[in-house]
Amino acid sequence: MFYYLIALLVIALDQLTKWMIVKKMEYGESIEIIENLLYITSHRNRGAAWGILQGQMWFFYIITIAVIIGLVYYIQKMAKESILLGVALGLMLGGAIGNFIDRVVRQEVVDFVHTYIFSYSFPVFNVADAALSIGVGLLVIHMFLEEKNAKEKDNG
Ligand SMILES: CCC[C@@H]1OC(=O)[C@@H](C)C[C@H](C)CCCCC(=O)CCC[C@@H](CC)/C=C\C=C(/COC)CC[C@@H](O)[C@@H](O)C[C@H](O)CNC1=O
Repeated sequence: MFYYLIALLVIALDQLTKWMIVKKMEYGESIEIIENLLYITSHRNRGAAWGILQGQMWFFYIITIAVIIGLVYYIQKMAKESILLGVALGLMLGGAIGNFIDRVVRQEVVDFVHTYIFSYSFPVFNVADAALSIGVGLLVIHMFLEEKNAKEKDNG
């Protein structure tokens, strides 16, 4: 299905970028892209977002496998209904698998996108995180739209 193609593209882009960072950059090295805004910094994370639960790999395997099973189930079941939902699920599936590969192969996740938002150094992330976050965002938008349509139907 088309939505698995989105997941595959995310995984390919995620693994390609991570491979380049590992091959081309020293750990901790940083390249300025846009001063005080965007840097490429070679970073590793043994935890989840914001480095929580460092090293709890089995917990991450279990959670990620549950997330992947849930996403595949919903893609099979719901995605015919809505393209937005299918794209959101596909992005999240690709992101989850991308980080899962890192956790299994490297026991840590490679991160490199380093942004300063209002001079706050946002946690360094990667393509998989971006796909997951965008997917979560699209899912929320889809739910709001569903809610709105349902209300309009009720009002007749
Ligand atoms: C994005 C989910 C994190 C990703 O979850 C995954 O893999 C999933 C599939 C498996 C996890 C074990 C379970 C999810 C925990 C949920 C969570 O954590 C709350 C997330 C909130 C999120 C909104 C959705 C905000 C934003 C985060 C960040 C910025 O993202 C653009 C910071 C990323 C940096 O801390 C970076 O070092 C993280 C590192 O790459 C490992 N990544 C993960 O664990």
